[in-house]
Amino acid sequence: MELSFSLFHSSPPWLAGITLHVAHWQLTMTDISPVGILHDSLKTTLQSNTAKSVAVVLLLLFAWRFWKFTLQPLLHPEYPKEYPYWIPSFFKDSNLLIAQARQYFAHEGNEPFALTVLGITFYVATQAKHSAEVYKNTETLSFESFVQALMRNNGNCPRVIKLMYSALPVDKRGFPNPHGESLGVMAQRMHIIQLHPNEKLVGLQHQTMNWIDTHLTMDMLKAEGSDNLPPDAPVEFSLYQWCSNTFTRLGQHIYFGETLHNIDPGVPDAFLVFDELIWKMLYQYPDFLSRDMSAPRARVIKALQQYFEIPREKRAGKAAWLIDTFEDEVRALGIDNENLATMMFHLYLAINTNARKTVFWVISYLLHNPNLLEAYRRDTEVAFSGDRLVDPFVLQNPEKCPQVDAIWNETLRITGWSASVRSIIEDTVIGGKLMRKGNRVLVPHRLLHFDENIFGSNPQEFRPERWENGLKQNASWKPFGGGKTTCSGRFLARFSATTYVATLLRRFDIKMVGNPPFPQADAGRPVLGTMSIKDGSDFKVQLSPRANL
Ligand code: HEM
Repeated sequence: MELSFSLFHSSPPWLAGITLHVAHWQLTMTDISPVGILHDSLKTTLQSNTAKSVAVVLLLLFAWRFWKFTLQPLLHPEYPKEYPYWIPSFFKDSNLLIAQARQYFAHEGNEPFALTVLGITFYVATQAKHSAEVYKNTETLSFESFVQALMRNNGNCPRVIKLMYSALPVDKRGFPNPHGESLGVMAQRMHIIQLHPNEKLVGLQHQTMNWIDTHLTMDMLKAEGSDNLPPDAPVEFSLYQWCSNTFTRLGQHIYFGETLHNIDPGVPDAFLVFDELIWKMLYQYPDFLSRDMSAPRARVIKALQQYFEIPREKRAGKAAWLIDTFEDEVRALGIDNENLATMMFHLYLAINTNARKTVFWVISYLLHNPNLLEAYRRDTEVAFSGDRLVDPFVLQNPEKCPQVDAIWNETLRITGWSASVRSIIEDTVIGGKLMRKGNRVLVPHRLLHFDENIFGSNPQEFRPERWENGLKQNASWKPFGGGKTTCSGRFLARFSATTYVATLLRRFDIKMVGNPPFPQADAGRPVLGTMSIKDGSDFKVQLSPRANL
């Protein structure tokens, strides 16, 4: 028993499942033996031996469980209590598991607790004040090691990962490094320079606005959608697919210009196939079980590699400042194009994975609440002259456009899945509990966002009215994570989404085809931000131009 559990501890998650299947197969093998061949007494002996083995296994299991979940917590109250389990199983629905564990420990006053999932121990911080302790601690809790694991998983070689996280001289050339940080850490500062409100962000916002202006026209939509339509016929799209495709192309355009599209026009589609299977990457599935995820990922990385093989002056369109600056720094370290492309893949992922899904959810909520849709339209009128968006920045102002603000927040609250993860590099006390080095600590934002004491009654209901009372200042509101890894793209994400939805509603009448139910979110599948939809939940919408603008 001990042996098999310590095996799980050092194995990747998928192995635990396979080991269990093998164990199950061994236990049931006698059932499928050709009965006629066995002599009766031999059969009886085998059956009695099997019964004894099962009894011993059960006894050991009971003893182990009693020791681990009853005796050990009594002997060591300084550690977070662990949510009991019989057999480690696949993380079928991680949100549900965390919510069940929290319920189980409710009488303990919401102290941090521990969960062992597929051999990895996570400590879960469920109170806002404990999550603040996690975010503040940059000494013994590390985000970098989580990123390094992702880099390894996606194909960066160990030498390059080490190089990326080795301190660089303060007087090096290129991007300033006054604190002697590594390039991996400096990259966070680069994101902030590119994406926090300043002139570099305004540059991206203008590009975003122009792209939306030219792409959200009837002619362009007809070219993308169904062929051979008469000029005044409405166009139809599957909404999830359409938002995903549009936003990935937009993200690619503003960060990489047109070069990636020229290299391989199928990159956005390949990315989307990967992104819907990203849970296989997060669970570290081996290649033979995850080719459907790794093959499209390889296609995107290959196109990125070809991008970096082209001399900069020959690339079509303008890349974002961040792309060129990061490329220069990586080259200065002597890192090759293949490793550079793999690192850029993480950036491609960060730009595209959440914005596309959040826009889909905003539009879905509006379509299913026609009064809200009209309120959104009225709120955003102020930004338009005819069908032209003349002041996109007014849409970002909660005082001028309170409905836009409330609907954005409520959508993020309900459809956000993500959790902040930190690796524990030294034993650490959080919420008065000792967390052991080598494990991970998790802040599940979704749990915080469903706290009735903060967000009001029926937190599972979509009610933008709940945002009337200054909720945004609350420490439990973490749609973009927290601490030094807080999402730097949050301003651009909101800008792109509101510009897009406002322009769409201004220029088109949009309605659902038929009477589809509200799409189901796939809360069980882990993602890095906003939830995907369950298979078969996408629905069609019809667009026709609005008259009298
Ligand atoms: C609605 C859309 C988005 C949501 C919900 C979202 C959410 C998140 C979350 C939860 C994190 C992790 C924070 C943590 O671990 O504490 C994150 C990180 C990040 N996001 Fe976003 N994001 C969105 C859009 C974007 C966009 C459009 C970009 C880029 C243009 C972006 C760039 C990043 C980057 C670079 C990081 C890593 C931060 C760092 O380590 O420096 N995100 N995002």
